[in-house]
Amino acid sequence: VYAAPSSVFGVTVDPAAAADQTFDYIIVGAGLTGTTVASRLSEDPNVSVLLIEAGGDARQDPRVYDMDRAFEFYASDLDWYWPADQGTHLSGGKTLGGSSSTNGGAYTRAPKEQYDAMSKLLEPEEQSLGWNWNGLSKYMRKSENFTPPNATQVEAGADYVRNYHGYGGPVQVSYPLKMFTGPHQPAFLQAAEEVASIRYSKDLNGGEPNAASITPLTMNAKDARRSSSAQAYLTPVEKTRKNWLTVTGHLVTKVHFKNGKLPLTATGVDFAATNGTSAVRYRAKASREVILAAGAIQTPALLQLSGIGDSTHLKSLGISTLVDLKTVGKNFQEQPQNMVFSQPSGVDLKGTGPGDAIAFPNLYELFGDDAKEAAKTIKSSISAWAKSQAGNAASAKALEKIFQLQADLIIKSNSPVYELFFVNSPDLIGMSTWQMLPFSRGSVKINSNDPFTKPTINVNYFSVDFDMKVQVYGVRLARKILQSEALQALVASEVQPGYETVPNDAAGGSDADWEAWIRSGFGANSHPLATAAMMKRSLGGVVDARLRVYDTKNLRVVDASVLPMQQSAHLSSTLYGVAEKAADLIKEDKARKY
Ligand SMILES: Cc1cc2nc3c(=O)[nH]c(=O)nc-3n(C[C@H](O)[C@H](O)[C@H](O)COP(=O)(O)OP(=O)(O)OC[C@H]3O[C@@H](n4cnc5c(N)ncnc54)[C@H](O)[C@@H]3O)c2cc1C
Repeated sequence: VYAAPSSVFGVTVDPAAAADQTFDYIIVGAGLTGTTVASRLSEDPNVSVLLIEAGGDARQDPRVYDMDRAFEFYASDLDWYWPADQGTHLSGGKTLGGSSSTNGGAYTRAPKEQYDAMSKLLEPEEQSLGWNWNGLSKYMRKSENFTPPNATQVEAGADYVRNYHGYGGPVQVSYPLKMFTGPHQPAFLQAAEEVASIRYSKDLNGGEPNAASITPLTMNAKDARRSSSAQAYLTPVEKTRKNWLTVTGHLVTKVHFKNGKLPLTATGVDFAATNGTSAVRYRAKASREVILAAGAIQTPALLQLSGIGDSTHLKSLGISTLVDLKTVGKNFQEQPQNMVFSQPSGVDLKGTGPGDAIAFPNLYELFGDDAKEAAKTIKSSISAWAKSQAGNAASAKALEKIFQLQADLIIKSNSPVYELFFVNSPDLIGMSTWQMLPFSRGSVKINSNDPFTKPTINVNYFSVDFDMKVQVYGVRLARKILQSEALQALVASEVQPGYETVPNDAAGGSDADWEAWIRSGFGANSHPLATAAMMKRSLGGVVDARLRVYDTKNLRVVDASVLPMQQSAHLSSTLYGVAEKAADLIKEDKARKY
């Protein structure tokens, strides 16, 4: 087993540091989850960990640490910027820390019932493993170091519930130092209540986020710098943890296995310079496990490149199938996003942000008088929708079960179905908005056996027509909020879409006009997941409840791919919880097996 010479730990771009070496664990992708798992596993000085990251180390790049500049990441050298269907692109951080180094930083958790639903998709004997609110909220708090709002931030509307938060973890969670202290954010919360009866909540992190609130962000309370997974879990131990090596600038191109016999034993990975200027492939060996944390797009691609996927698809690309696991890359879910905004009236914002006011309406609040009809549509359409999306799932029958659970969350548990994220600047006042729980299912498929070629992404947006209805009611609600009494003094005329594009009538605009506008300009919300879902195999799962890929002994997935369904939340808090829990499962299995 690898004994790291003192010169090769920490972070390096030199492939020679890892080539032909053996590590206990090899982790693919130093994003949110991969860095977390690497850090926890390497707490044991007797194990060695290799973490390989396609992107570079941009921790000192102001586009990364300065959260006011986060928008500069889009389509830049830090962005994977995968082309997707209907003219959209998906963004994801291609840098140390992955998307936690480039995201918006909003820190929220999903409803308790959505975590509990994860267990319902597992085999009966797996349901005691703690994939539920009680089990995961403990780990979400383990990763968190919350700083309560100071007096100025309280004055500006920030509040919290003490026991919702963790205080000893590595991820810094706090409110912006230059938080907007003008009247805008409180007025938005008031408007959400006035227009759609969305109640105010002190704190969205207690498992009941169907509310409007001011939320904290993953940023450092002292200097307002971003707290990415890299800054939280790697930077503090980088110079002392001699059993953890991180190689940046290198793409893992393939996972290797011992022989063709099932269950497969992963023995290591091939990797190559990400910039593709060299054909040289390096190999590193794993004596215990290979852990994929390359995110919801690249993880299924890497599985397919390594021979785990749908045999018909793999054969068409000349790849021999090792595990005929047809749902790798399927069950894919992403949320469509639209922005509605007006010209501000010029009242001083008193701050530069980042903004942190959010409203999460449930079905009844979003649809108002039409809610009964909307609930009826969902109930009576589940079977037809499952049939229409079956090509992107294990089967219509499997998807019907998943949709039933999703419908119950929406109709019975009041899970938020839409997000309105208040956006504020000297030039605009409005909302970035997206639906949270689409029924449309898509896929991620490699289209070449060249690992440098981006996979084909088909989100299949709005392929269930009800998803369009939700989006229409969502953007219309955003307009109504901008027209509310509470915001009147702060808002001038609507800019996007504008009354010429979507004429304003008594209803706030017709469905047809809104739909035409949505289709002309929606984008991806950057919350892709479920492409290697943790579910029982009969439902289309790719990993079991210990996050092991089916028919393998020691290949796990720990990233957004494993979440089986969308969440009514921003994903980072949940994913830190998933990664923390995964690390404990891996440690447990080590104690048991080796
Ligand atoms: C633009 C944007 C805004 C967001 N805003 C928020 C927000 O405000 N709040 C919130 O909670 N969440 C937000 N999210 C979501 C959250 O950041 C992601 O869900 C989360 O980071 C996903 O974690 P992950 O570990 O699955 O993937 P990532 O964090 O994306 O990490 C995957 C890593 O793997 C690397 N990689 C991929 N393929 C390979 C390979 N073959 N070899 C080596 N390395 C590889 C990638 O470069 C990347 O570093 C946002 C995401 C984006 C993209």
